[in-house]
Amino acid sequence: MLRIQRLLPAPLLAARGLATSAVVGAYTPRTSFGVKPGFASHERAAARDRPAPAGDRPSRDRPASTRPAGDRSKGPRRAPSGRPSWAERSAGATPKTTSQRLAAFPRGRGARDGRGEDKRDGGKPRTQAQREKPQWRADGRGGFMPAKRAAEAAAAPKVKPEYQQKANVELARPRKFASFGLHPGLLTALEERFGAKGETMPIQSLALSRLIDSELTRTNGINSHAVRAILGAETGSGKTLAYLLPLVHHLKQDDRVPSRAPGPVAPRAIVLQPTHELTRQSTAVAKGITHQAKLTVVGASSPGAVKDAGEVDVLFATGRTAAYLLGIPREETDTREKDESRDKKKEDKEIWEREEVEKRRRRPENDKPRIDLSRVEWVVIDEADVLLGPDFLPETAAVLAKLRAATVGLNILLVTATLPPSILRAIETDPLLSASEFTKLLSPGLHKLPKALETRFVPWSGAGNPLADVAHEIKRGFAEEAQEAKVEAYGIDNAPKSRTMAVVFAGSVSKVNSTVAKLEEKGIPCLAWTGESDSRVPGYNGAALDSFLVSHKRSKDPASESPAGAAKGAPRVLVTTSLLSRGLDFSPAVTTSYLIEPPRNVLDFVHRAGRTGRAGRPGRVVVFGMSHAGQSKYASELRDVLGKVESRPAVKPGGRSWSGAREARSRGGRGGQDKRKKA
Ligand SMILES: Nc1ncnc2c1ncn2[C@@H]1O[C@H](COP(=O)(O)OP(=O)(O)OP(=O)(O)O)[C@@H](O)[C@H]1O
Repeated sequence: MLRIQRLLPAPLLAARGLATSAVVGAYTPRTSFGVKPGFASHERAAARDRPAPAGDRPSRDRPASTRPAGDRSKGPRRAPSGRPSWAERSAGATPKTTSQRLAAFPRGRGARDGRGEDKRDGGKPRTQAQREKPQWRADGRGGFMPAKRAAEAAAAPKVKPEYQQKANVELARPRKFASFGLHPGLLTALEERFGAKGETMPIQSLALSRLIDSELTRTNGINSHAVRAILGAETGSGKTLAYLLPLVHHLKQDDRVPSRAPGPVAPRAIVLQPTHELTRQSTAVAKGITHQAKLTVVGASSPGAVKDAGEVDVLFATGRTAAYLLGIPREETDTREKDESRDKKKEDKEIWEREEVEKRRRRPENDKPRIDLSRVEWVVIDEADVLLGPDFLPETAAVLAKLRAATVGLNILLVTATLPPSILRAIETDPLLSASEFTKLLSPGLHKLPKALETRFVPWSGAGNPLADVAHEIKRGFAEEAQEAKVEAYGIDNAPKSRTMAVVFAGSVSKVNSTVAKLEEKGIPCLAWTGESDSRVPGYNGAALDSFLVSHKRSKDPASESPAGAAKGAPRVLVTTSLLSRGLDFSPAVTTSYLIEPPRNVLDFVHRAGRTGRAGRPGRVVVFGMSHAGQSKYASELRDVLGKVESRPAVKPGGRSWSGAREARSRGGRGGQDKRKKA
């Protein structure tokens, strides 16, 4: 074991959840010379009679000899001093009482079964001290839990960690919202939003059937042991309501009228998200469904919204904002600055936080907005693949540590479009997340692009500035869509002309700026949106960005969600970075995502591509300069997430249109790409 400990660096041991105590406890501890750290029998007898040195004298509730009189069973005795043994000390989680030590390191040959259980007498207390004190069992994670709770946990029906595909499909069947026993206020709001015929989307069926009134919520008990679940489904599949509906339903079950007294914002549920833009949009969705249920929802996308907000039901905040409100110094959470490019640094700067820092310099410390975690019952980590990924983990972990210190029995939901190893690692290693097992509620489409999304890989033409290719491609895309709209509206007088929109994703702020310059030079008005944009101000998006997003404002007619298209003269193209790729619900009028630089990894690819083709609507993603069959470092993962793929000929002004290429294929031709190869 010593050798294992030496070979594996401590962080790795921790990362693997390989708690040293659990491993050490499974073996009879030996010194490095292979000698058991016990006493020879004559030494034992002498040691029993000898008074322990003053510093080592056992305390009143820690008897010197833990073996009852007359017990002649074999096996190493404990040191009479009552001090923790070498194995206990090296285990980190040092048992404090004799009974804890006995539970972790039972005596006698055959006593250990690898989990610290004493098999000889079924783990029954054998001494008076043991009988009077709570019994402890190793919890398998390097710590201890009361034996009674361990027995209850063992007896409780086990929740299947992951559904079989077949069961999943059945549970994920779309159903009426009313069939899940949701709070009546929620049902009214859902009917207003989706109409009387509205039905759940698959991940919502899965979440509602498992999180409203089920084995999971009953046996684990909302208020006894926490509900822990991962909701995983592809982008645009309705995950926002999948977590919000169970959350609001449970908050209403135990309805508490919040005090109106001003004070630090004190939420019952916190939803952590990666960006302010997403926070604003999700706050609007939550307000839209809770106006009947009468819950207080606030979004911390501006300091004014949370200042002296007092008791609220749901708080939406970015991880960084939550860290700021909790008074965690920026330096503790910001590891990015060291590793990443200047552009990335700039992109990630949160404007209102900077302004806050400025303001704080000018006003007393206790005047800044603060957060009170004592009422928190639920935590949702939305976009968990991003927030628990390397870029955001420091601030997320810092917030989770504060939550762990301030609350007991938290219900935790992780919501994600992909399930990368970083999430599983965080679940194993984070002290709060690793405290109990997560039930995985995963849709079969997890880690795949939405089915309705068409993917096209377009090589550069190689002629001149590549951004000219992008401009050409965008114009051609718009022209084609206008043509299709015309055909659809054929015969209808004054049919509205479709003014579809597009979003272009670049890898850096400077690339965004150069792209906008080139597109505008080519006659395509654009909106640039990065962390550095002047238009990105605290508290609101502004009309220009809002025109690209689904509006969740309640006053709006649901019909307004139909793809109205861009207003005349308004920009039809949004050029941005990953900032707007995470979770934002883009308007159905945004039909195409252009990826003009290879995303850093497959996770970024999925998030950027997933801004179109949402909620089952058709959409397109056009990827420049890379191929699904290529040698990129994540090519094989990419092939996994892609559905149908169409390769395109190099972009040539005046070349054949996409539909032309499609027609050629349907006539039996093989498309421009292959013809090029033949040539
Ligand atoms: N039951 C439903 N019926 C019809 N539309 C729905 C339903 N539930 C959600 N939607 C719509 O689906 C769209 C996508 O939902 P949402 O933004 O929650 O997706 P998501 O899975 O969170 O996406 P992402 O992974 O990008 O964050 C929204 O416009 C939402 O209004």
